[in-house]
Amino acid sequence: MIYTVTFNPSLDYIVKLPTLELGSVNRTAKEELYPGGKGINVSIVLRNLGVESTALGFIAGFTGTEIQRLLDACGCRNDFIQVQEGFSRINVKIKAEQESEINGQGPRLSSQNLQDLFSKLENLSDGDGLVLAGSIPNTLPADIYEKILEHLQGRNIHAVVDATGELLRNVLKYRPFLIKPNNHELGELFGQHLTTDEAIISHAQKLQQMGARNVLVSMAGDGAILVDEGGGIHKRLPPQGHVVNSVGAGDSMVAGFLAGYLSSQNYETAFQTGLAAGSASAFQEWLASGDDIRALLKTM
Ligand SMILES: Nc1ncnc2c1ncn2[C@@H]1O[C@H](COP(=O)(O)OP(=O)(O)O)[C@@H](O)[C@H]1O
Ligand SMILES: O=P(O)(O)OC[C@H]1O[C@](O)(COP(=O)(O)O)[C@@H](O)[C@@H]1O
Repeated sequence: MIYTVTFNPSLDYIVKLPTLELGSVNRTAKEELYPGGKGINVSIVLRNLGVESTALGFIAGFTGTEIQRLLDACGCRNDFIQVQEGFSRINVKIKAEQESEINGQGPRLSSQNLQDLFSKLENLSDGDGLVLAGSIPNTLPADIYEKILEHLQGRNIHAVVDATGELLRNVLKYRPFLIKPNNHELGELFGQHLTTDEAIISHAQKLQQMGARNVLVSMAGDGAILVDEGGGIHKRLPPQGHVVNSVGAGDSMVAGFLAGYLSSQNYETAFQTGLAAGSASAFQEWLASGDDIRALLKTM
């Protein structure tokens, strides 16, 4: 079984308008509401690709209830911890001349809430996958992902971490199966701006030396590079298409990679499925269906 953990789930409120005028009343041309948060997105795309997972994390208030209802409606198994105070955040994604995002803070988690999560993680056993994805509420310490992997050490859990900065750096010593920084996040880890494939590959290899097994570097419209644990280097441009909404493209890529690897145990297949899933979601209003992803994969 694959478990995803989203510390800070969201309702993603996507508003479209031709132009955004700061300081004025703006009216939308179209709006949509989706369940969001990186682990949740991974769970939804895994489900779309026929791979079962359980979405774990924390929800609160009326927005939390709606996140759970939307996940249930799309057949996505979940086992969230209910936080008693506050409400799950609403992340606003503005699609005007440019794409802008306002991501909320989310509810404050108590030490009891964290203990409840660790209790749920006791269910993980040999060979299970654990996806830790997204930011954590700013009231939590930056070593929380590290604490989780430390707790699970020795159980042969395949960990996937999609996070940035210290949150990511701190987990490398636990030998995560996969990490997926984008090219900017990879550069930020080293205080550099990486502009060539060679620089991206050599810095991805540095993360392997620090412990990561497979490093998948996404590069939005420029595709992705995978440095696999056998030393293989995979690089591809994305398939052709028209970008509609790139929110969730990175999460879709993680799900596609996992689904591709589970079905083939082959890193090139995993890489291609990840790339197709990322782009298929970027070419849709929301996250891609299994059919969208398979159709795009055939064009590659
Ligand atoms: N503009 C785009 N055109 C085609 N594919 C895209 C585009 N943006 C994202 N993707 C696909 O989604 C993947 C992840 O996107 P990226 O923006 O790098 O992730 P993140 O959201 O984590 O920063 C890319 O590697 C690519 O396959
Ligand atoms: O946890 P964070 O970093 O605030 O990000 C949350 C946001 O990221 C998303 O999961 C999308 O992530 P990606 O575009 O990186 O795939 C949204 O659904 C959500 O609003």
